[in-house]
Amino acid sequence: MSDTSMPDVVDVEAGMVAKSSVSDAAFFKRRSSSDNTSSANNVQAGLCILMKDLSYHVASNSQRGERAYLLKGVSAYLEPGQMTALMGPSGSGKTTLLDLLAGRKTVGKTEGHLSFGGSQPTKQFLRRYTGYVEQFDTLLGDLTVREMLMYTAELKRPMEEPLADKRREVEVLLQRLALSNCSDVKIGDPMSKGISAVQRFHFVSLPYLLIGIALISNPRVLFLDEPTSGLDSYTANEVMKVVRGLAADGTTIAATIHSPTAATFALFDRVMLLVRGQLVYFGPQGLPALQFAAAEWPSSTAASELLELHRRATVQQTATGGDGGVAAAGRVKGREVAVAALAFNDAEVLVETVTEADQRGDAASLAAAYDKSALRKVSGPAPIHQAASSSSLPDQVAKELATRSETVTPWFWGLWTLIKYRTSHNYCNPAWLGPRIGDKLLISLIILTLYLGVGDNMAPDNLVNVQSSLFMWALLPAFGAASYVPAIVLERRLFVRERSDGLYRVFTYLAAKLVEELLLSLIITLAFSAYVFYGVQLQGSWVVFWLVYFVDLSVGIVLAYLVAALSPNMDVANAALPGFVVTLLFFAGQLMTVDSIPDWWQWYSRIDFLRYAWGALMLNQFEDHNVEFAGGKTILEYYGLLGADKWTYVGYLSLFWIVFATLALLALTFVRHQKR
Ligand SMILES: Nc1ncnc2c1ncn2[C@@H]1O[C@H](COP(=O)(O)OP(=O)(O)OP(=O)(O)O)[C@@H](O)[C@H]1O
Repeated sequence: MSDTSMPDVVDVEAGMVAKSSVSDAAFFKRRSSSDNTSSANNVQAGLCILMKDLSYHVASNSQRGERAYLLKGVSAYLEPGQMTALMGPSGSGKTTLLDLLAGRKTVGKTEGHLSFGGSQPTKQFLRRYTGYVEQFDTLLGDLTVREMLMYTAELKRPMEEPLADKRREVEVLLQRLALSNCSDVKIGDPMSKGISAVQRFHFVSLPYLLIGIALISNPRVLFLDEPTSGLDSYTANEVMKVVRGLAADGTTIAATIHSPTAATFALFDRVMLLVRGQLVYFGPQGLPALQFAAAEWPSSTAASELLELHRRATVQQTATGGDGGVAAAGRVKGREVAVAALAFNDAEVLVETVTEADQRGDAASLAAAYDKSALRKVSGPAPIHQAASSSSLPDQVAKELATRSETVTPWFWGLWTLIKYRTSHNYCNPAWLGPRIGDKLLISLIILTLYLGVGDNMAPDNLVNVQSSLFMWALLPAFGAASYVPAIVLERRLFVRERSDGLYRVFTYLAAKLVEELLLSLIITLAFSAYVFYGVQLQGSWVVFWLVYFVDLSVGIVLAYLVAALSPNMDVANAALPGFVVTLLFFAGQLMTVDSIPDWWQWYSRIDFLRYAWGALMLNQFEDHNVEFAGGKTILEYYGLLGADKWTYVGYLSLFWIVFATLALLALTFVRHQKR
């Protein structure tokens, strides 16, 4: 590596190294104040992004022990106010490069030099201050388009900014992105696309909303991964025109794009053409790209032919005073007319040419041709690097680049915002409430009607019934925990995207989920435990009966979160959770008394939270009615509970909550099921 001020290897896991590249000066462009397209948002000035010999490699999944280089020695730059297309055959490394630039890579090693505005950005900067539009629909289906933008604005814009200002920014974005007509349409999800407005939104306006979400914090840099994928050519062009407008405002923009129409391709300023992770062309789009292809790539007949058509069209245009290349091409005679119409898509010709070369195994020679070319000398990063060497960064930008804090807003604001937008909708959603209330309602009614009025009957033959009902009461929350698993597993993609965008910390997310669940659990456990306790005429204190139920349910919830965070998908979680709970049944002391459990299994009995939940309920019921049960032993003696204290058992139960919640937090933070 030429720049000795830079570390040779940047470990992506550890985040971008914050050490400033001393010799790299800032390159920073302010928008002109007279620019009348800038009235939309307070669009921030873009930053120049410089890549020098950038390589990225991961452990190969095809050859053990080998490293797979997904990017090799890429040198280029992205300028403020310009829109750069990342193109190349499928698998050429376009998304990898975009992910790398946006700090989204979670595995692998990066070598070489990458700077934003002349400084190495922290990973936190990339999350907080760059916008990233992914291909996937990672939205909250219960929110409307406007609410989704407000939700993101409240998490991504400074807490101190008045709500009215955030609202105004959202309204500006809605207008600018042509979302005003559907601003109150619920986003929905693939299952609810049947509703016509939602369906229309998904087909037409979804890409605009994804862009809007990335723009809500006025990022200096916008990355878009296949923003037009799945769109018809008209909509694709309209979307890219909006993006073009952002570039005109000074934002630095890079987008991966597969096969743009000629009109869409013409909106870009530059092209980075990748083949097998190597740069084979970096320069202006259009004629210069074709000229380069025709001159430097030996087998690029299509580029030569197209170039000839361009030449003839230009000649004819000049002769007839025509007003456009495409119109002129239409005037080319005979068979050439049809060829011209097809071939005038420069993007297609370029990508097809390199794809064919790649398939012939010529990728390396294309890269070598570019490396040796005159274009590489004038278009490579060196000139702009030098041009920028005397400027310095404004304080605000320097501060942003060096940021170490993961989020713009503090955790308590994140917690409040998640509750405000998500919990308020969930509490009104029968599909969300149903699985959380239904099973508990059903089982509590069964216990009530099955054991009605037998709780005060201390006859030996009734004691079995009563202790069994208490066992079922303790068991239900553990089995019912399955209904809390989807909240984590099905939301994983959204969680990963929002975390990558710097919306909140893992702790904030988990805390919001727990507040949401525990508040509802508090209400339903109070109601259900009251009619069961008094209906069955159980003994002891209702408060203890309720508290055990509530804490037991809370333990079930955090256990479900832990299992969900560890499981790669719903199938694994659905098998793992009930499987684990069944093992607990054997050691809770009811199916087999604790004294009878073999010594080598005693440890498992001690870490079985059901033992403490059921034990506390038994102590509450029988400590004042410790009657004879079997084999000359009292009921508490028989079940090994004599001398135990119900409050100590409730305390142990609470400890399980703390342990499972901590483990769930660690699993959500460190277990990555989506490697990038
Ligand atoms: N661990 C690995 N070992 C070997 N090859 C890998 C590994 N991980 C990813 N790859 C390959 O790296 C290439 C880069 O993928 P990337 O998604 O960046 O390409 P792309 O140009 O964006 O493709 P597309 O246009 O299909 O989205 C792919 O061919 C992928 O198969």
